[in-house]
Amino acid sequence: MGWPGWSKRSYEKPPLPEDFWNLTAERAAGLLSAGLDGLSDAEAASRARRYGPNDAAQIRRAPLWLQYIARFKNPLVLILLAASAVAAATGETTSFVIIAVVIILSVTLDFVQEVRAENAVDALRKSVAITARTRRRGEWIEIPAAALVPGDLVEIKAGDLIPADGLLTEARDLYITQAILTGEPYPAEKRAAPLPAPVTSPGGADNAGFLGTSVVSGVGHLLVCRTGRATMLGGLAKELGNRAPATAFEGGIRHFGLLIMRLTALLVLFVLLVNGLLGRPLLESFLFAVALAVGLTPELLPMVTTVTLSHGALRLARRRVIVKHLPALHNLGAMDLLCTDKTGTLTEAQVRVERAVDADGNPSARALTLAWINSHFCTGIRSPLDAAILASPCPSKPEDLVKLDEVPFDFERRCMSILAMARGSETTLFVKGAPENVLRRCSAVEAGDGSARPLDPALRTRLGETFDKLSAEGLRALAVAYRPMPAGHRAVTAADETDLVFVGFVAFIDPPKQEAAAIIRELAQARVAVKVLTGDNEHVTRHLCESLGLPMRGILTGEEVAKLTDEALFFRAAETDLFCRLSPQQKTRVVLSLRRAGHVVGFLGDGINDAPALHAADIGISVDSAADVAKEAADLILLEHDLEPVRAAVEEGRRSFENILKYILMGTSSNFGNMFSMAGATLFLPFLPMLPVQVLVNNLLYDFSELGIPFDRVDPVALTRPQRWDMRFVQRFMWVLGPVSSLFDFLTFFLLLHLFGAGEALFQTGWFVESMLTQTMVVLLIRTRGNPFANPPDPVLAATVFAAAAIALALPFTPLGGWLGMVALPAPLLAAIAGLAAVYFLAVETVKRFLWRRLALSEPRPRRF
Ligand SMILES: Nc1ncnc2c1ncn2[C@@H]1O[C@H](COP(=O)(O)OP(=O)(O)OP(=O)(O)O)[C@@H](O)[C@H]1O
Ligand SMILES: [Mg+2]
Repeated sequence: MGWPGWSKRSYEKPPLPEDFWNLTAERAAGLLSAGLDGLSDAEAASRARRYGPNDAAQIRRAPLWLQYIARFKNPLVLILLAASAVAAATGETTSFVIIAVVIILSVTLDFVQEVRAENAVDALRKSVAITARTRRRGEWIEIPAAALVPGDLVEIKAGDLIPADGLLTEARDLYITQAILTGEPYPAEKRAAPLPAPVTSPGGADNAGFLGTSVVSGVGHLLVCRTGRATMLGGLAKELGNRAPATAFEGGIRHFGLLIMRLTALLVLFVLLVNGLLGRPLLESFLFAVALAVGLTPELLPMVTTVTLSHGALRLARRRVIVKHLPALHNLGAMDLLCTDKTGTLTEAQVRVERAVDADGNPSARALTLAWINSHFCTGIRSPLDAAILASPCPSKPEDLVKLDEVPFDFERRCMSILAMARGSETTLFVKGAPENVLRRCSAVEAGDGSARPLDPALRTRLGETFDKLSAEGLRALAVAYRPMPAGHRAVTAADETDLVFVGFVAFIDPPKQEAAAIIRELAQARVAVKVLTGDNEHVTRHLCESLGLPMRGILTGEEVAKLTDEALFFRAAETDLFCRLSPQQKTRVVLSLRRAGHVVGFLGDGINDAPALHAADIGISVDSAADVAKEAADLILLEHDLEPVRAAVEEGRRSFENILKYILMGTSSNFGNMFSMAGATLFLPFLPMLPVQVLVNNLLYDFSELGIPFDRVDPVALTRPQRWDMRFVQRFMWVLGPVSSLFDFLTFFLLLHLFGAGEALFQTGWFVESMLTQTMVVLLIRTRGNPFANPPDPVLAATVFAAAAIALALPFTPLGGWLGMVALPAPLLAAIAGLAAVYFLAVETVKRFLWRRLALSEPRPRRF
């Protein structure tokens, strides 16, 4: 675990007033001692030191040595050190030295593992970090957005997240959504001109862009004025605290930690009380009790969790998936429903124009020309459809057309318009968009000879038929229309998109991705159902699914979703696999509704329109080439837009879950049983069952034996279904296996006392060896749900387990053992311990299988497939 905010070194604030948007860009640049042409590298570096990184959360890590020291802040460790120091003062230096060494060893072990894991994951995360196009030493270069400093000049365009707070020095058709700051859902138009009158809030600052807001359309240049924590969003992040909500698994682990803590407190109090009543030496009893507490604490849990997850993340990186947020792997392991978009996932995303037709379905060069004009002048979000139009030859490229204005595309209107003027001052609005949306705005149709006839109901039906025919062929279609505008008209809004003259359809082909079907079937077998959520229309989507052979049940369109209450949607969504013509908000609604039904929902998408749903899902999955907003909202970034890496990621999530669960089950069963017996033994023994230092060494060795768990193989069966945290199961495991372990401990006690007549040292040594052997070997049993020989452990784990056991066996025969108060064990005793251990293993194995079988039987049936 890091220590966020441990060092609170504060950075300077740029020399600008709070309401910097009331300045002109030139004045702000002057105050920042920067020109309007960017910075030099040296200047940028010195500013980075002065103003800090451009990171709103700014969870800075303390230097390594400080982080290391901070590990000793654990109260148990402190109590232990203090108590042993007191012991040292009274002459028991040995135990103090041993305790100190053991503590340093275990903290170091933990620390090194965790830091290495964290560094590896940080490097991965950086590889998909958001970048900004910045002017440095007079050139435009791409740098990580985190490296921006006040005075930098950055280029922004549709789909970008604004990378810092700043003033616009240039803006063309620039629309920015500032909902994250102002709550206002509609984009604001921004200009590179001083405000007519000063405003107090950033909401009214039409000449400024703010970190975290997103560009809907247009392009611009931004003079960076404030970065990182000094930004508006940085201020909010400070107020809100910047912790991601805990996953169900994290919550479960916390719950588990509390349970253990309560048990520990009880046990410690019990030991203290008994020892006090029996009049034992106070300091030693106290040390023993604290050592017990240390033994019980699952202190490796944070390390095991981090190392397991980062190991999973590294394995995934090899499959070209980057985990941005480690705990998301938990959710991935629990995911039972994947919502995905269509383009790129189910199709090859190689969109090209197949043909352009007029109202009657005859080839139309004019429709393609108009579409080309529209795409050519578009500065907003360029969709693959635009790219396809521009890639196909334009039948008659207009030479002297001048663009006047643009109404950018949005996913509610589903169309976009360009206002342009030809030489003869003839001004036209060129519109293209989803057929239903464009046709609704048309009142006439252009005939082959260029004349317009009114769009009567009969004609409307014909157009509908032409469109249906295209869709039935699996072609996506855009409608193209225009509107003659009065000369002198220079600006347009969405309200001008009316009274249009329909010209034709441009039809696109995007070949289905054949592998997708097989992967969806594999996902279904692994009990992850797939639903398609798209903004495209139902005919094309259904055609696509049919051609892939996907058994999709039910279909809901955005129009239908809009009419459903949340409750109705809750039921309808469960039985629907295809959702078409959804707006971004509707995608979110569907995701939330599915989550409400108890599913752990993943959402895969790459567009600006997918960002809200990516946020709403349990796991947001996006691709490296996606719009910034989508990438930012995602927990997982695919380097290739495909389903196969998602399948691999699901498996990795389940693997991580299983390995962490192993550690927890081991801790709760054998370890807990041991400490429990230890506490019980103080009741009837005339001496301590184990010396405090022995308890600590025992615990250290046990921890060591478990170091290999994060790398361990898991049972194939664990990968076949979603993994959910089940506290009841963990508790049952504990209450059944713990006592089994204690039973054998008490048998050992009996053996030692009555058969071998053991005195204090022999008893403690004998039990040290027995408990170490059983605990470490049980690691090998519990690590699998079935026969441990059928699924052998990872070599690393096998090595750590056998090494720990061997050290425990050898220790009593070494000088170090003598130092720890141990004596050599006679051969018959060793044999007896071995025999007892063998029976114990059989018992644990039987009980373990019984518990897992019970769980499998009691598991709720999956809802689908
Ligand atoms: N550049 C554009 N110009 C005009 N209309 C467009 C443009 N881009 C998209 N549309 C219309 O908006 C609809 C929804 O967009 P799109 O298909 O990209 O949604 P989506 O939900 O991202 O789909 P997918 O699931 O395939 O990723 C399209 O079917 C099309 O009709
Ligand atoms: Mg999309």
